[in-house]
Amino acid sequence: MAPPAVLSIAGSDSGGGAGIQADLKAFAHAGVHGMTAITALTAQNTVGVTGIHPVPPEFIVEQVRAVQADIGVDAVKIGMLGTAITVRAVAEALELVGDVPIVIDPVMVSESGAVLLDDEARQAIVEHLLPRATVITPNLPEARVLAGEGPRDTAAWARGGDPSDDVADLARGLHALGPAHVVITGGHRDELVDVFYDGTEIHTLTGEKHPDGAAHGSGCTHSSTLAAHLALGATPLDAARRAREAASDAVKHGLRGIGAGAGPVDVLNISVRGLTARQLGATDPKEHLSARDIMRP
Ligand SMILES: Nc1ncnc2c1ncn2[C@@H]1O[C@H](COP(=O)(O)OP(=O)(O)OP(=O)(O)O)[C@@H](O)[C@H]1O
Ligand SMILES: Cc1ncc(COP(=O)(O)O)c(N)n1
Repeated sequence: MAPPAVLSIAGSDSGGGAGIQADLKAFAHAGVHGMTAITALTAQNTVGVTGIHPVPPEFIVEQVRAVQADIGVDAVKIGMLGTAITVRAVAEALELVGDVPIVIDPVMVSESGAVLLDDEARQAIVEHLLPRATVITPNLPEARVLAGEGPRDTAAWARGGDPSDDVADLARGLHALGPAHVVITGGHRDELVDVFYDGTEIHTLTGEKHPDGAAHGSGCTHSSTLAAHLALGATPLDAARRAREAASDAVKHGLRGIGAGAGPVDVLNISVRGLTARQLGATDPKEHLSARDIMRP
């Protein structure tokens, strides 16, 4: 039987850390077939974004039409959008995919600090996309902006300036904008808690906080894994739990040696598979070990 097919509508990161490149890895890790409709090309590495080239709106729709016509779409993840024109094109493209789960990661700023969404686009997301979302996955600063609270001092949040009931209120406020479920991700806080709200109950999804020196792509990995598990039939809460676990593991194995900035997350654990036997302390240094060998007790 064929696995579910999941579509990422997002930007390309030439450095391979975030965007569609991270999404395809997360889809493969979750066991679904990944497809892409690229919204923008970014010239990007771990230290910055040097250029953004938006894809013409009609070509965004054409990419979605092509995959829908032949392969079909079981769930959609939406990432970097950039401009209001792109947001409107994506809203039009969603008409083609029918009634499937839609996960929106409202990407605003890259890990390296580049702005990836303009002000008009922010408003367009609230108007055209949030009401159609099955789950939205903003981080805390993005959640504040979508709720119209304006940016606050992220350093203050990281110091623990946000009591969890404050985040719960924020989740309720975002739910009122139309998405069926809200996950506010916790990567930007000292206490690592993702807050999930389904319109009735708040759930806090906790886990160990790993050093985040290589967390570029954690949000993309999270939202893509969430979309994949919805396509596989999980409930939104279970999919959010699995997404947190996969993103957390990907941060834990983050590729610190790649680039001078925040390294890419590693959801496929290639960092472990790429190590030689000697690096792993095996007796026969010629032997390369697979991840399965390493994990065998
Ligand atoms: N240091 C960490 N340790 C463990 N899990 C983490 C860490 N940082 C982020 N995560 C997890 O990764 C997922 C994405 O969270 P985060 O808040 O980093 O998203 P984001 O800010 O949108 O990511 P990005 O900066 O890639 O856009 C969440 O499930 C979060 O709990
Ligand atoms: C194309 C694209 N999409 C999303 C992100 C956000 O990811 P991060 O915040 O980890 O840089 C990015 N940097 N580039």
